[in-house]
Amino acid sequence: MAESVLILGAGLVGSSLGLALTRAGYDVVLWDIASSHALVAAGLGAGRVSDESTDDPDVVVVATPPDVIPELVAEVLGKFPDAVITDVGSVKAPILRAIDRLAPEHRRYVGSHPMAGSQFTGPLTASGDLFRDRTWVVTPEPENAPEDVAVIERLARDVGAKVVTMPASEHDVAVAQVSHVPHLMSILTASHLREVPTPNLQLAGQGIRDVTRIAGSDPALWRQILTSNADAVRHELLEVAQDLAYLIDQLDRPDALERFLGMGQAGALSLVGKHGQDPLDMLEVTVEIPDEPRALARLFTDIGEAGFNVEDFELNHDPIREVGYLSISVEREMAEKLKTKIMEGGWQAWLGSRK
Ligand SMILES: NC(=O)c1ccc[n+]([C@@H]2O[C@H](COP(=O)([O-])OP(=O)(O)OC[C@H]3O[C@@H](n4cnc5c(N)ncnc54)[C@H](O)[C@@H]3O)[C@@H](O)[C@H]2O)c1
Ligand SMILES: O=C(O)C(=O)C[C@]1(C(=O)O)C=C[C@@H](O)C=C1
Repeated sequence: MAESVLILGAGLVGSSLGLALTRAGYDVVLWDIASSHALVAAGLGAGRVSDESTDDPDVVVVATPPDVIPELVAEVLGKFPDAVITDVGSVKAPILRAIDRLAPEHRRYVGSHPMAGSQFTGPLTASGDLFRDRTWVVTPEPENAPEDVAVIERLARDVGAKVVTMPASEHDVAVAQVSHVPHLMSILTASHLREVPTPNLQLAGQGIRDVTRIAGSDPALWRQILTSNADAVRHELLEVAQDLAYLIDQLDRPDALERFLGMGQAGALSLVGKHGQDPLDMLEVTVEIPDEPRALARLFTDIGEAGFNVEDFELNHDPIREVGYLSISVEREMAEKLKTKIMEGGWQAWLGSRK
């Protein structure tokens, strides 16, 4: 018999999980306070709609907005005495504290959080590939049985995610840094656009769209996320406020400004590598691309024929020298070999980003 999973909340994350688990061979049952969401998700292939009376899940995943997660976890702990319970909420310690109050015996609850989503909500925006190659954080407590933790870790791996285990409080600090404050930076940029006259908005290119994508997210959901992680978010925001004040002062000091911009570039490069992969495991090989017809296609053919898998790449252009630079991210131990192979093909290449 396939392992059966009950998903409470068939929105973006719940329906995506339903699609991915169904594909992985799980028997998925869906329930949502908005019955149309469960119906739509089921119609997309994310599982079947729960009729409540016959539910007997091995695992329950609570995928609702954070404010209602504790009460639902407490309810299913009582209702399904043999099931392992998890949730996908974007904060972990406040949820755990609330569950502690509502259901003091909660050994079968193992918190978790997939670091994958989008600015959209609801089942129609779900994707069965949402969790592929993304990090899924599991936040076990000492009282959890190791076999229950293993059930949730396996579920995350079965949908293609890479599991990272850490205590709930450390998780909340980390997501303030890599998710919650970046979200607010996007909101700041986007809300500032209200001051921009409409004719000027017509000049908007890709840059502003890249920076503001996540500002389109549901304000009610993010209000819940941010208020429950307010201390950690405030701490990071105060540091950003100091940086902003410093930046304003440096605008007439070109050298200091360039150093500051370099710090931003270094920060962005610290994220290289696939989602969930340690950036230290990746290295860039940069290749100069002459301004010749089909040069780039020829380079990719050479790389492919040499048997290398390109994990990620970035193309930059030097308008003065009229050459391009292709920076290829590969696993650290492959980098030297790739560089040698590329150079054997007559290309100029070096380790690291652009000269
Ligand atoms: N959106 C993201 O990028 C993202 C990523 C990772 C984790 N999360 C977390 O996942 C959870 C769900 O977020 P989402 O983006 O899928 O939101 P969503 O709005 O798309 O889905 C939430 C679903 O929960 C349902 N719901 C609300 N109250 C309910 C209740 N009491 N009982 C049953 N169903 C109820 C809603 O009807 C909706 O279908 C949140 O806790 C969020 O913090 C979100
Ligand atoms: O990619 C996005 O749209 C997201 O914002 C997803 C994102 C993130 O910050 O990475 C947002 C909140 C979740 O808790 C987890 C993932």
